[in-house]
Amino acid sequence: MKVNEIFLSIQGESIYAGFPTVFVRFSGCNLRCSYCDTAYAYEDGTDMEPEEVFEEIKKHYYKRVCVTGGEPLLQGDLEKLLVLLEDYSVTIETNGSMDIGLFKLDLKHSYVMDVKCPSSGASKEMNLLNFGLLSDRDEIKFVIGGKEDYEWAKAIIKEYYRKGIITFSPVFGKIEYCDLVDWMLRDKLNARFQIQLHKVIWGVDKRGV
Ligand SMILES: C[S@@+](CC[C@H](N)C(=O)[O-])C[C@H]1O[C@@H](n2cnc3c(N)ncnc32)[C@H](O)[C@@H]1O
Ligand SMILES: Nc1nc2[nH]cc(C(=O)O)c2c(=O)[nH]1
Ligand code: SF4
Ligand SMILES: [Mg+2]
Repeated sequence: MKVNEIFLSIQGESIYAGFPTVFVRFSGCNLRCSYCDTAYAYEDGTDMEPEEVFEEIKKHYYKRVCVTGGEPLLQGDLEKLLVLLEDYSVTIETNGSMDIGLFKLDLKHSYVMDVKCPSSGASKEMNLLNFGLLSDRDEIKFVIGGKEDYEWAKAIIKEYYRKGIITFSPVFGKIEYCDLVDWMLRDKLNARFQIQLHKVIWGVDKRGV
């Protein structure tokens, strides 16, 4: 597995925002989203065995893990790591272009699956069959850069949504948060609004948080 960084922080996204969490960030991504805040993980990383990653995770007290990247589903040995993490609550941040049906997740593990909107430049890469594979505990995230993205996301939900928690998150700093909230309430969406908590706490450029 190619690992970019492993660190302890608080979860800044998802329904677990605020909980202390160990992050495993893998290297390499098949997409190049216009707004990506993690371009430093496209190439740089260290080769590690799943057992070695597990040893690093165990150095931290907490039993919540967020597997991210880059794109974690590109890592061939991810399933081995998830088996080692059977006693942990694990969220897997994935970009929506991969087949999430490749392996069955333990009940304590869940996906946070992006559906990339037009302003990302990657919306045509989405594997929309994934909507049929998500469970109630998974999350579907639309990162919104403007009104066009928002309207596109609503249309996708109308056509493909079956299960899971829907979240709308602004591209950080790109749109007025109150505008997105207004649109969501006006349209009576049953969806969460979130901002990236770690950027509020530590700023946009700090790594390892
Ligand atoms: C860096 S990605 C890694 C996981 C996977 N590649 C993906 O895109 O879901 C983790 C999350 O950060 C989000 N993200 C990246 N850059 C962002 C930005 N500038 N503003 C808001 N969210 C951002 C992505 O949309 C994704 O939900
Ligand atoms: N604190 C913190 N929370 C996060 N949740 C998802 C992250 C990610 O980059 O996938 C992330 C991150 O980079 N930092
Ligand atoms: S899929 Fe995730 S890691 Fe890859 S470019 Fe997009 S936001 Fe960045
Ligand atoms: Mg991040």
